Amino acid sequence: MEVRARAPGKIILAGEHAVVHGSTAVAAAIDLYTYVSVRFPTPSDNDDAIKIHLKDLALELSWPVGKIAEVLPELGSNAASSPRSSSLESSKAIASLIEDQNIPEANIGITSGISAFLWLYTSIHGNKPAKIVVTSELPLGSGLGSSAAFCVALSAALLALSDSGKLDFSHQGWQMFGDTELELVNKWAFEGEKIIHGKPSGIDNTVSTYGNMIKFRCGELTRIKTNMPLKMLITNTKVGRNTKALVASVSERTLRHSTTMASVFNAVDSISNELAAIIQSPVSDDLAITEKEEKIGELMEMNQGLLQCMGVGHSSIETVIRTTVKYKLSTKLTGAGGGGCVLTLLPTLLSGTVVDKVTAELESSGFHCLIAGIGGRGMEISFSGFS
Ligand SMILES: Nc1ncnc2c1ncn2[C@@H]1O[C@H](COP(=O)(O)OP(=O)(O)O)[C@@H](O)[C@H]1O
Ligand SMILES: C[C@@](O)(CCOP(=O)(O)O)CC(=O)O
Ligand SMILES: [Mg+2]
Repeated sequence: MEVRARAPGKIILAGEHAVVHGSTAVAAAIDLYTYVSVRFPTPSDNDDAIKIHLKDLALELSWPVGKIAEVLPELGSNAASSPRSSSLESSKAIASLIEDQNIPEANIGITSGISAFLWLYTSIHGNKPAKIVVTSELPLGSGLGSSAAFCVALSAALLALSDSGKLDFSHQGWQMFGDTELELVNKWAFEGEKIIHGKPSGIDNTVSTYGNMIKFRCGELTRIKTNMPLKMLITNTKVGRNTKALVASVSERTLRHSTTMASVFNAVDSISNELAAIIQSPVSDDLAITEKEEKIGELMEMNQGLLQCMGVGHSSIETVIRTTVKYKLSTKLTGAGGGGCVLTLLPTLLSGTVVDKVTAELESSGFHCLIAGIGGRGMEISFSGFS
């Protein structure tokens, strides 16, 4: 049997980092996806290994099922319906399984993703042989939630092949899970994110699972309904960074300056709530849209200032801000910061010529610009098209 799942990346419009400390954040799915295919070999394939092929990185890893059973203490088939965290013992065993693979130094960042894979796979399917293929349209480690999209797509594909997946196998094309299954996917993906991020808020896996635009606080999501056309230019500074390290650095600053940081997080909470209220309020005409866009731009700038206070800025982000401000456009980082991707609000009445000019100027600084669809579909599953 074989299945393919896809899960979207995301942008955070307001509230990254502060959301880890209990503030509200606003996020939206984008139409760039990570795809995960899972196939169990037939007995005639005579294949006794768990294999993962990361196509974009041209990396193929393989573990004999006997080796997995030997080192992993918590092999859990029939555990699919109760997501759990990796124990210290399992984490050590997984680290030893990865060490044996001699991953090239250039791809060493992928280790946490592979750890998450081994935890999710073995928790849901034990040491059953399988071939997993992963591709992604998302840049990895750039703030667009590739880690969550990977964990969500992986969890979805694995659960679809477990007893917990109550799906129509004859359905052609992409189909959605029901609410109970979506909740389970989200919980497993959160366990994967914990392995990659250390202390995730859960916003990335939640928006990747459910799609749309959401307000998120302390594990609770509220769907944002809007008829406002929001357009963002996403600039990838191509400066590599690591969410786990940045989240940890904000927590350290919070320990050093707890009262002050509480005020910063409080201010971010207000920004996110105001932003969500503006986006949700009905739009009547162009004038109303322009007024709203001005307010959203201002809130983005305020949020950027507070992210700076948290210590997650970067000179490349400053360069994007300096460039876009010349065109009177508002910009903030998205995701963990420290480089990565930056959002610039493109007002509805902004001419295409200005968009072209600002894009050309940003790209001449070595950045990569893109405009993605915002607020689209969450994770989906398909039983055709396995390659
Ligand atoms: N397609 C993928 N295959 C394997 N691992 C992945 C994949 N996408 C993301 N990851 C893991 O997630 C890490 C990046 O996550 P993170 O630092 O949170 O940045 P972001 O989520 O913004 O892309 C990668 O270094 C890797 O460990
Ligand atoms: C910084 C944070 O708010 C978002 C991280 O997003 P990303 O991994 O940089 O795409 C962390 C989190 O909410 O778990
Ligand atoms: Mg991430």
